[in-house]
Amino acid sequence: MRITCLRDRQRAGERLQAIAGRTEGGRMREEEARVAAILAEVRERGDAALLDFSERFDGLRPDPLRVPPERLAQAWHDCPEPLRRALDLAHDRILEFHHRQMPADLAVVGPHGERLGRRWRPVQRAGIYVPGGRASYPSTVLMNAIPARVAGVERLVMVTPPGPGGEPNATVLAAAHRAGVQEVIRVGGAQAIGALAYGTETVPAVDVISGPGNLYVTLAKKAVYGTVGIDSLAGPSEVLVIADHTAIPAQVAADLMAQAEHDPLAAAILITTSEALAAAVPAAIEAQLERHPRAAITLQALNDWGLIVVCDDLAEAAALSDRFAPEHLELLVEDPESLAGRIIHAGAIFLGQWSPEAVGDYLAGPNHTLPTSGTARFAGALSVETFLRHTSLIHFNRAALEATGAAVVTLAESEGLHSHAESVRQRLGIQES
Ligand SMILES: NC(=O)c1ccc[n+]([C@@H]2O[C@H](COP(=O)([O-])OP(=O)(O)OC[C@H]3O[C@@H](n4cnc5c(N)ncnc54)[C@H](O)[C@@H]3O)[C@@H](O)[C@H]2O)c1
Ligand SMILES: N[C@H](CO)Cc1c[nH]c[nH+]1
Ligand SMILES: [Zn+2]
Repeated sequence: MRITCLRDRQRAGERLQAIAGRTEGGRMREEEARVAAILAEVRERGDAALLDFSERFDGLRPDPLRVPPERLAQAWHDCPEPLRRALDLAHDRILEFHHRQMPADLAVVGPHGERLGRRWRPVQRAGIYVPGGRASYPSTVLMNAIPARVAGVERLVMVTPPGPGGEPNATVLAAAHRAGVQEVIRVGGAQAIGALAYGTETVPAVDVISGPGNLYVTLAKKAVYGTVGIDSLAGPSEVLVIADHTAIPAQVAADLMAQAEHDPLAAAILITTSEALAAAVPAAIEAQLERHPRAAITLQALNDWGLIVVCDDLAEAAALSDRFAPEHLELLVEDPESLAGRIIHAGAIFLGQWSPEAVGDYLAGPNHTLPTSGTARFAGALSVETFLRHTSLIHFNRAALEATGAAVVTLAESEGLHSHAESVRQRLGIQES
């Protein structure tokens, strides 16, 4: 393993930016073009294109595309008891947290008795993407379906790649049953995102697509945004650990590897004030890589997108972290609360030794679908609001229009918009001056 270690702040900042940009830029233009071609074919040829692309990328034609609904109940029934209990625990904790996110409508009475408001309504149709290429993600079913259900979405459609035998992973189907998903389509990759955006004979077009995925899924979500809403660009996973002398090397190593094992494009970064920790972590990683079932993926991610930075103090560490805007930020330091207060950009922050990122992946409660590749600068975790839209309400009475109408006319005339002004004059019986 050859993880880069830097001490120079400038070089560290540049390298962090390059890692954040690993899913864009020159090399990725080709991938963007391939994704655009996949989307265009799905738009034109519907189900036939879904079957062809599944054959090309997943090695089989999942015909019929729709998973029979009774398979979901069966998968739950067949699920081993300890796994069912774990899914139940995760389900209940995620549900409880997301229930609390439900925003309240807003009702304001203005100075002239006019009523102003904002009300929330669910989108009608939502599509959730559950990844399934290099690993299977029952946890992602819960993390996406539960907020959609809490929001009150009428029609929820889940897409997920077919497994090697043609059926999606059995625990993914069991989790779908537990979360109340009724429609599952066995298709993955960019083609699945195209199907949800444009609709095919089998897949309904939806209003919002949520869910994480690999590079192809993420590029496809970016490309269809506008035709359809998306949650965020939740692409190849990342973790940035800020650690001081109190951190334990084997724990830091495991936490870095926990993201690296997702994808060769995953990023794992340690920023530390401790030279001793920086020296000990690579050896701890080597030790844990022995007999690791996902050693090849983990090693490639660490070699390509791993980084250790030694810096002078935690203020510098926080500034470097903000430059990267990580999906997950772990604070393995003496006083994580005060360091968390200094952080501006991060998808999720894990404070202290007892909050390994894996608890957030599975059952802490907050959502594990998080923005990657620097997009945490402007996006946040998937939430109930992903599946809600708010509408403004304006109910003026005569007194309110009389009190404010002259200003509307003045503003409309300043913009040269005659009929805007006239719509007020007509109501108030004002002659044009
Ligand atoms: N950010 C988050 O919140 C979050 C959460 C969970 C997982 N993830 C990420 O999700 C990803 C899951 O990736 P995965 O690969 O395991 O599953 P995936 O379902 O995202 O991708 C698999 C699909 O990709 C398509 N594909 C594979 N190779 C292709 C190619 N060369 N060209 C076009 N399409 C191709 C196939 O159709 C396949 O079905 C990982 O990167 C993981 O880090 C992110
Ligand atoms: N770490 C992933 C988000 O980047 C989520 C996940 C699901 N299962 C395991 N991990
Ligand atoms: Zn994970």
